[in-house]
Amino acid sequence: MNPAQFRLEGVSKVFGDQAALSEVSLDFKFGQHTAIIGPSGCGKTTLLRLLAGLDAPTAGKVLLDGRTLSASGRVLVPPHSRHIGLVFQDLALWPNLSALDNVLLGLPGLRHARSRVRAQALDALERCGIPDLAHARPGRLSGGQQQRVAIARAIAVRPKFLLLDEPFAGLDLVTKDALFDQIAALCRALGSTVILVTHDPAEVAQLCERVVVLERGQVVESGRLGELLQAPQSSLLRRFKAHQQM
Ligand SMILES: Nc1ncnc2c1ncn2[C@@H]1O[C@H](COP(=O)(O)OP(=O)(O)OP(=O)(O)O)[C@@H](O)[C@H]1O
Repeated sequence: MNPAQFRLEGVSKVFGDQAALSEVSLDFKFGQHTAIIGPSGCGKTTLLRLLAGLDAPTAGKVLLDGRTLSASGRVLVPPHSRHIGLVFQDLALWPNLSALDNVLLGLPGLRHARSRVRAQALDALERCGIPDLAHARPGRLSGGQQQRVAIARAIAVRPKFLLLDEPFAGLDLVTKDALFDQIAALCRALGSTVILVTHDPAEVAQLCERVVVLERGQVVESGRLGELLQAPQSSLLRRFKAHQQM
């Protein structure tokens, strides 16, 4: 067994009569940034929520390093015990707390000395390039700065896996590029591995070595983007390839 590896084994997730994921089996290896792409409603966010432990699979198992985290309807290991950091499109920052306090919320403070936890949070803000905004509330920050606070909160725990769900939707291209570069540098420095959800194959090449394409809750292809584009199976990659050739 490889060290630090997320695994989905025959995972299905059903909401009412809607199958969001159907018998998905996938590995996410430590050290290999992976993007999950696919059309709207294909199950990308559902997959990330199952990895995070925010939801349990209806059937199948989620494992980390061979340990069962969730199985058939039950979350056995909660999100804060999974060595993950999370940044979702809805950044979920608390508007009435400062940037620093938002980052502190992501740290398991009770297990450490207060000053050490604070230093860790300040270090995360510094690494994200916003140490001077520690005492600002989210409402006074730009979209890009809020994104940096959310990233600081996610990396403050020095996660093995950083789970990103369309974290830069709505930002201009320049800010988006800068944030992708910053995440790549942070992951190198902290030894974290990204699992990125996006609609956009163009974002994959910026950060990820591997791509998994979902359609209607199933994996239709996975591998390196450049290799998949040589003979794309999914309509998304076929359209992307045609667009690139225009
Ligand atoms: N909590 C829920 N209750 C009911 N149905 C849900 C729930 N979450 C997801 N679904 C359904 O599951 C399917 C997959 O949703 P999911 O959000 O995972 O797709 P997605 O690929 O992330 O979409 P998008 O790119 O638009 O964010 C959709 O049909 C969605 O309506």
